[in-house]
Amino acid sequence: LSFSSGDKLLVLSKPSADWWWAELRGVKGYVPASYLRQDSAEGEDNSSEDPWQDEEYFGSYGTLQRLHLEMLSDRSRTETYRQVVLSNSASLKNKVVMDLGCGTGIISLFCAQLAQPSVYAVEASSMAEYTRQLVKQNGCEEVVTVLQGRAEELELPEQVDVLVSEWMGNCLLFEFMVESVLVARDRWLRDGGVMWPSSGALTLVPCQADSYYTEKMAFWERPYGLDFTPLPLAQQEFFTKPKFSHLIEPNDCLAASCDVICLDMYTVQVRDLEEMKGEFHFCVEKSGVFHGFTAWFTVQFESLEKGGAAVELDTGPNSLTHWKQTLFMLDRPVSVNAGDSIRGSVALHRNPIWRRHMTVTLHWNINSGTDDTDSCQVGTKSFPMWR
Ligand SMILES: C[S@@+](CC[C@H](N)C(=O)[O-])C[C@H]1O[C@@H](n2cnc3c(N)ncnc32)[C@H](O)[C@@H]1O
Repeated sequence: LSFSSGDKLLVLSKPSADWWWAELRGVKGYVPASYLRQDSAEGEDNSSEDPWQDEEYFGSYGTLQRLHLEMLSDRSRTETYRQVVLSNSASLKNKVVMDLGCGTGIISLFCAQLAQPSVYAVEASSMAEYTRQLVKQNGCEEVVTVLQGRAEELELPEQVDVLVSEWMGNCLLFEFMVESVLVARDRWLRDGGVMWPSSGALTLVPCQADSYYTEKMAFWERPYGLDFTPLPLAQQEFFTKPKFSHLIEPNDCLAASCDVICLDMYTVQVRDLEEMKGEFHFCVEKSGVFHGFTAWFTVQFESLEKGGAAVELDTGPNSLTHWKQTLFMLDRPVSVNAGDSIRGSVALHRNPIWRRHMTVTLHWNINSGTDDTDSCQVGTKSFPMWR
């Protein structure tokens, strides 16, 4: 594994005293042990840290202040779930539903209000206490049973017909709540039961990000009449991690977007989440500056009725959800022309230690469609999200 002085490697195993197996930005390989020093900040103490960081994670969902307010204020997201319940209200009657990670209980309350199934609302954070009150306050306690605990560890008195959850994170998988959903599916969904969402896709597009690039880079060109252009350092600092909450303008897309990873919620297994790979081929539609790739996701909710229309939640450029989009900046912008092609691959490597984190690795080839020299530029970059 090649690495540079100052890199932080994750040592996965120590098969011999001299050579260790390690990972850097999603790439694994052997490293000479004598070249490494244990990071004191990440030292011994970390081995006792919870790889799921549940205290911090469920702590943040235990208050209304930020996350629940942000999620409930996201009307596109919340109305989509309402629409899923509403459009299936006739078939949902008398069904048994699990709302995994119910938070304030909003999806369970939609079920009670619109369809009257029997709902187990499962929530691991201390929000569950408040949710119980909300259920009571809305007169739904006959229909909704709130259970506090991690879904993986809870016992239910029966199998469920529908497993509904809002588990999606940035780039679909970040935070990996999906693992809890898959474990619950295998334990509690009856044969022939329905998953909501039923499928999902991660989508990519090559894009311009002029104002972000200028904001982070142009400043260094000539502040106070001095030359401050250590571009590699600036790029390293500003563009090593993806930018969350990016809002891409449809005009910044250089090509039609492409679904790179698809998830079937009935068949995907927890082990599949360790590494998910996809490929892309974009035909550049207009000349411009290729600054990076923007990613977002969509999920689909199939109908309970045969042949019924599915409902979709789209977090792409034409939507306005709290996820917005995620921007992956190249180290150096590349000029591209209409007719060029950008081919490549994307891989999502789940962090083997920190189970809610992953690294996104992009490889790309840019082939000029017009140039007689038939030039080809190749690039690769890995982005930790966040560890
Ligand atoms: C993205 S929020 C969605 C909350 C709510 N369903 C909504 O749509 O507003 C995810 C919720 O799932 C809970 N959660 C995550 N993993 C869980 C698990 N394994 N068991 C139970 N609850 C979980 C979190 O505490 C959080 O409240």
